[in-house]
Amino acid sequence: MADIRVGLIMGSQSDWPTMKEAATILDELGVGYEARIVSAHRTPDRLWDYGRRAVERGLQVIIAGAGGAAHLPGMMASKTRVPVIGVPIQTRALSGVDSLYSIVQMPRGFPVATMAIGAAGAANAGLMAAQILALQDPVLAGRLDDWRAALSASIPEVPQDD
Ligand SMILES: Nc1c(C(=O)O)ncn1[C@@H]1O[C@H](COP(=O)(O)O)[C@@H](O)[C@H]1O
Repeated sequence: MADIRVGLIMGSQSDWPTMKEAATILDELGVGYEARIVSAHRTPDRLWDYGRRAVERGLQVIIAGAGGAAHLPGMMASKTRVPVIGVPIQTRALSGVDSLYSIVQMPRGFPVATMAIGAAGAANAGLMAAQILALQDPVLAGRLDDWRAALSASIPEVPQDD
């Protein structure tokens, strides 16, 4: 099994259907990850411990998904210098704009690389994590080049009727 290089964390079990999109991309590209539920609000000690140990455990990127008052990505970024990619989960009350605004407006000094709301954002988070790791990993870089070429090739030049 591949070494765990990516921490895929989320505020709740209810975020998993969205965050699975990131997991699927990492699986496709052969990037080792662990998926964990960590909440700044509900499990603050777990968050603190995860952030404190992220570097020594060899994590190179953390993908953090949360919805609503989405403080998890920013709090994780405050606790570790491992780059944090934030995924705003789509919410029913405010369509995920609440999540986006909670994640994206970090104060100077503690950035979170914020993706789009929802499933596409989660998939892009997986790709972004892989692209960061590929800077130091030629095998992964080759897989990413192939993945991108296959996606481009699948886009028709002319619109199709159903
Ligand atoms: N935003 C956060 C945090 C956090 O930021 O620490 N912890 C849980 N949550 C979010 O609460 C939403 C509802 O959670 P439940 O479905 O468990 O009630 C989820 O989208 C989760 O990410």
